[in-house]
Amino acid sequence: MTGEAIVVDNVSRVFGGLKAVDGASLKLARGETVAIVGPNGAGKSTLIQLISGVDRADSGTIHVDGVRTDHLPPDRIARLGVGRSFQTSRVFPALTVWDSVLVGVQAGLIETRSGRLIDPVTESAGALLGLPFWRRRVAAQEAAAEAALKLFGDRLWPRRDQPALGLSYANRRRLEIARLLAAEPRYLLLDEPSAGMNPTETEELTHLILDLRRTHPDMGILVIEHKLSMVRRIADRVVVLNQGRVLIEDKPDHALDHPEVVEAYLGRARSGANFQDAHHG
Ligand SMILES: Nc1ncnc2c1ncn2[C@@H]1O[C@H](COP(=O)(O)OP(=O)(O)OP(=O)(O)O)[C@@H](O)[C@H]1O
Repeated sequence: MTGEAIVVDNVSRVFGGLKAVDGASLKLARGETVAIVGPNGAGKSTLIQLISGVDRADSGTIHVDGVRTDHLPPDRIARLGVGRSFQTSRVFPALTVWDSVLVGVQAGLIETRSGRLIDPVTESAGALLGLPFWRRRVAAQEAAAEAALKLFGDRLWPRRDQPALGLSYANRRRLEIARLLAAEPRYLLLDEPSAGMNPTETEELTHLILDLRRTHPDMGILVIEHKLSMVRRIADRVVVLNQGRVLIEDKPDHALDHPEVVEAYLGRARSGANFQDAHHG
């Protein structure tokens, strides 16, 4: 289980009698974009909860860059370079757009590359006395925050002094991604980033992810997405989950056009379950 990747091996999570994730395995290497698709209730979000440490697997193992993480708390996994967004956008409403992203940058700097925590005494002294190392760090943090906000064109940067609470829904979702990117994650886990976005906003998000693939070639992106037309454009590989199991894992067109996958979605449609706009993809 070594190498630069997130490796999920034979992981299960049971809620009561329900196997939400049932022996699922997948790999996300740095530099690749993998989409997880599947009907509602397939276990997609649970899988991201397990990878990010918000929830614990009942069995199986998860490694991040060779470090076993399935027993680690979420903050420790975040410090290994795993940034994740939630299905419903989570921004700090009392902070401005700018401060929200600075928080993200600082989250990324809590642990040094060597894995050592920054000494709080040295840190406080640097801040109080305005020491050069501290001023250099602040300048670097501000540059990272500016770069993250400017990834979204004129959507966030001109609004940097506004409270995050006042942003439109789509902008709040963008801000959440900007905050994650500001921490310079090695892996970005996005849980339905286009949920609630209209077609124009979804198109912008698609371009953003395609841009990220160019600007962050070493970052691995794992995205849960119901909009299959977007999945076809952004993903190198697609993992189809159904009832907690990996039904198929393949290149987007092969995976999404596979008869069993079409059936998994259409079966839900016939039974009247809401599978959002996956069938429009
Ligand atoms: N904390 C929990 N307690 C009990 N059951 C849960 C919990 N979290 C998820 N589940 C159940 O586990 C199953 C998988 O849920 P999950 O949210 O992972 O599916 P999903 O594929 O992300 O669905 P959606 O596309 O609707 O978001 C569902 O039946 C869900 O009701």
